[in-house]
Amino acid sequence: MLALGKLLELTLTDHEPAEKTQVTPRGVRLRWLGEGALEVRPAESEDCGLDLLLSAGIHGNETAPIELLERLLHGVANGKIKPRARVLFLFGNPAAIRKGERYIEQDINRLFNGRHELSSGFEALRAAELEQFARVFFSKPERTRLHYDLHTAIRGSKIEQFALYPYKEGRTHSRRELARLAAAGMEAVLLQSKSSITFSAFTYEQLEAEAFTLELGKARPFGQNEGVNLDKLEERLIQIIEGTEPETGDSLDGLKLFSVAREIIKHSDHFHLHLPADIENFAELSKGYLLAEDLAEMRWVVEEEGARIIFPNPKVKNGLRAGILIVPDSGQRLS
Ligand SMILES: O=C(O)CCC(=O)N[C@@H](CCC(=O)O)C(=O)O
Ligand SMILES: [Zn+2]
Repeated sequence: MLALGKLLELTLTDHEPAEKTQVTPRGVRLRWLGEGALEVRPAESEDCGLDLLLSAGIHGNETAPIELLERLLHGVANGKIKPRARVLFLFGNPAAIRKGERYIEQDINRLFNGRHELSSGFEALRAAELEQFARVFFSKPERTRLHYDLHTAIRGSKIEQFALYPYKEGRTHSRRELARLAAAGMEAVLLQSKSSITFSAFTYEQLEAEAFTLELGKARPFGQNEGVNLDKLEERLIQIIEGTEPETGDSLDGLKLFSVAREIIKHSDHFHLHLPADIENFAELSKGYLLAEDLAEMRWVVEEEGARIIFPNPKVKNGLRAGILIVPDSGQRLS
């Protein structure tokens, strides 16, 4: 296997490779771009015109997606996977991955779309660097752009694997991309309805990529991910990389759609979330339920029919999202 296939090992040991570019016997070029960043380029005659960005480890303790990218990279580096797409592999927060923590000083996934400019510290610098890797990678004209940012969640979930689809004014969510996600094992998609500061929101809003955050199960340390089944996603990603993906058609095949009713923002240290500590993502909340309270008698009471909660987290920093209240979506606005 080519040494650059060991991107995770290089990243975990904070090593710069001696050779920055290596080529497989089939003419696939691997190029180390910087810490946790590796570009794979097929021979020109093989190129199918797709640019695929795969990121993981934006949160350092979410290891199942990191292990998945490592398997894909090994496959490319030892010739078992035969790429026809350009692929950029990114490990988002190397320092946090090395420590096995979500972040060190601040959550990188709240620092995109310019937010890093208002902040300081190495996570802000890394967010700027990740934006730049993505910007350069997606700068080639007339190519198809796709980004999957892979995560696992803090808590268990009634719906194990799901996607979050960013929003941009004037752009519609693609039914075809949703069908592809269903084929990759996603059981639900949350259609966002406002601009955001996550990595997938950046590539979707600014770089014209189709982009998704994928939630793939519960976060566990390296080597303890047997409970996270990524077989369907892995098979689909290999097909996308090799340009052998079967046509999915338009059928959403039982995929559940949701939209955001409200984001719960923590404004102060007085914020209190009235949910059990072990509540699962997608837990249903009945109308009239007092969900949260904050300073100045601010109250979040559930008013929506069919409401559910995802990512409840009262420990986030003030000013950040402490949960999302979602409702079923009919999918009428898909293109
Ligand atoms: O389990 C949780 O509370 C968070 C899991 C996670 O990291 N989710 C992402 C979602 C990103 C998005 O909204 O697209 C995050 O919170 O950054
Ligand atoms: Zn995450």
